[in-house]
Amino acid sequence: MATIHIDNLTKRYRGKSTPALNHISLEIQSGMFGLLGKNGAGKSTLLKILTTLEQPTAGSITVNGIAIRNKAKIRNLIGYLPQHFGFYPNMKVFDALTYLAILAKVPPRQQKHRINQLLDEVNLSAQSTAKIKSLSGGMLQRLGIAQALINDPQVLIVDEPTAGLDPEERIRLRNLLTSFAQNRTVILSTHIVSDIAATTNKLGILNEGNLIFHGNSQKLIANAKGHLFETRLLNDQLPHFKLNHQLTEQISEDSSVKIRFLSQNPVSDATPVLPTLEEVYLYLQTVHEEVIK
Ligand SMILES: Nc1ncnc2c1ncn2[C@@H]1O[C@H](COP(=O)(O)OP(=O)(O)OP(=O)(O)O)[C@@H](O)[C@H]1O
Repeated sequence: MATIHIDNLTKRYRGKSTPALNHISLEIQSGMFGLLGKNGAGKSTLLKILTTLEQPTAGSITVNGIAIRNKAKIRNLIGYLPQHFGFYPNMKVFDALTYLAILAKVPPRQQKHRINQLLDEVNLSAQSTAKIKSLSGGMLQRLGIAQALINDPQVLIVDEPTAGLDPEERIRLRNLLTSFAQNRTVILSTHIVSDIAATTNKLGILNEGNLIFHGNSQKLIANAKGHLFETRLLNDQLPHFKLNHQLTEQISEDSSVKIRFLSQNPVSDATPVLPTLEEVYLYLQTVHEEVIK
């Protein structure tokens, strides 16, 4: 089981005035860890540094005590499915994995067994001789996970794996990741809150390069308790209300509308309600963006 220590990590890209990562400190234990943040939050940058594809500007990361500057050792410990991953479209599934197994230095005598085992695990055995260009989006992502696991790494890192998938494939992929997290450390990076809610209780939230939350979902929900309200307005009251409040839900019912909204202070004629994970996520981002304005 792998433990990842991230200590005071900063990344500045050349020509950018704000850092992509700003003094991030985090410990990730075995099991599934969700890394949540909107586009541009710094998720991919953190994952690229972890997988040794980018260099940090300052700070350090260790995986099981090994510093990430030891690239070869770290790459043996980590399997990675990047956000944009391409296979040769005319290659067959089994042949593509064989090619990657050779690159990953899987011993020749173990390659066939390893690939068949992985295809079985990601439910692609029936596609073994299919050409990659014939696979669906969900199948391609499962193949991406198989390639990331080719040398049986202790850590699996997946960057936005459910983007563009239909609900059935999204759920299938999430369940697959959960099963791989039983005996590994899995980092799932996403901007989709339900991906995290359905797979793990341990998460970190990045916003504009800052880690604005780290802990479990109970602690996260406690953060926004007392800041989420529900009420009903007449349709013509809504535009004015929207000028001063951030709505998280809006359901039209004839001449009125039922709304849920965020507020720092209690609001008369509105009932406090328990926030969902998605609403807390919005709340934390709003608070953080107010602070740095
Ligand atoms: N190679 C690069 N050169 C310059 N700036 C970069 C580079 N890669 C990322 N950035 C910038 O760093 C910030 C963080 O980007 P990053 O891709 O890590 O975010 P993200 O949370 O993964 O978002 P997305 O899901 O959109 O990729 C953004 O402002 C982005 O424009």
